[in-house]
Amino acid sequence: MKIWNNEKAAAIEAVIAASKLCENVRQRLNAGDHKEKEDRSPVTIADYGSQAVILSHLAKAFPNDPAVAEEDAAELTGATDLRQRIITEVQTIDPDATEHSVITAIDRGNYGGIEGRFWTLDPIDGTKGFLRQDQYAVALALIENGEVVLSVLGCPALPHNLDLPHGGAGCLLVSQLHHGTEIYDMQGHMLSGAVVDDNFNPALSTICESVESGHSKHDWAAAIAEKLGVKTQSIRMDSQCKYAAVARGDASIYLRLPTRPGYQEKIWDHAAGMLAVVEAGGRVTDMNGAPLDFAKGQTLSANSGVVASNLHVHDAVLQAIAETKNEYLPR
Ligand SMILES: Nc1ncnc2c1ncn2[C@@H]1O[C@H](COP(=O)(O)O)[C@@H](OP(=O)(O)O)[C@H]1O
Ligand SMILES: [Mg+2]
Ligand SMILES: [Mg+2]
Ligand SMILES: [Mg+2]
Repeated sequence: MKIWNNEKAAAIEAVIAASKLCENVRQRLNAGDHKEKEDRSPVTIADYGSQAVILSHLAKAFPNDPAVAEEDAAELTGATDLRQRIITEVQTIDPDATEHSVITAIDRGNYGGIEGRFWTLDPIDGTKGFLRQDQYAVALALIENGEVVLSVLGCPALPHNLDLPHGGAGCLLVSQLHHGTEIYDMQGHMLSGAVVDDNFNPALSTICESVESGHSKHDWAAAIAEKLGVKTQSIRMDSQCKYAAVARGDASIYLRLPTRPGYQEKIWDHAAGMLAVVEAGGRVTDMNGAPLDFAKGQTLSANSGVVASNLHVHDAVLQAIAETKNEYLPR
């Protein structure tokens, strides 16, 4: 069976370095550290800084590998102050960084992403959560011929135990296709394997969903919970940390239900999280039960919505979705 140990080592190092930058920025976040992109979504100096750190790291280790990453340096045209702050943050991680090296690294992320082997990166997933001082993730994955084969999902602010929100914080979920998911601390030491929970009773499931009602339909999730007989409140959490919660056995189900017709999920919002859950023994499909298709380019254009679970309760969730679809599917 193929292994990607060189890629794994480089990806872990890169995500740890970028997570440091993100935490540095988060701990003294101020108003000038973010702006609105053309699509009106927020982006911060840490999103750009994280992308620069990771893509320059990968460029050194694997110069021929293209990358599909969320951020685009073109959005920084004219934003002189923001650019300078990004460079300053990257220099705290890599003192040799220059304006040219930072912009070049960010722009390495603009591959269209269909053929062969490429990386996909969300330098900060859950930017809205990051700005609220809630959860966020640094999500990096390697795709070969449409298949996610390796991933490092950095969750720098995720408590080790969700019941103790102020306990030790930060972990990485590291996965390789057919080789499982491992949990590392933010210093790069392996802590344990990750396994989904062993709950077979849909009614006893903990469900997690997005904080943002514009990203996942909350009233539909509530209707599904009721069908399943779930009595407890769902956990609302930003970013791919929801996949981490399922992979670690903190939750049995992650629901992401479309809020508007035609929205196509981005590959960088799901590649790392999906592999983390599948390699921890879980299952990930779209809301109709189809596997997520990473061979379509930058978006999951063949899919709609996402369901991740511990495997055992998956079919019950798909059935509850099918039974509530007529009432809740946006059209
Ligand atoms: N209408 C929509 N439906 C689903 N996801 C959306 C969306 N608009 C934006 N998103 C994505 O939702 C991600 C955050 O997920 P969550 O809500 O689970 O924290 C965003 O990632 P970024 O924060 O990286 O931009 C963004 O790509
Ligand atoms: Mg994202
Ligand atoms: Mg992002
Ligand atoms: Mg974004």
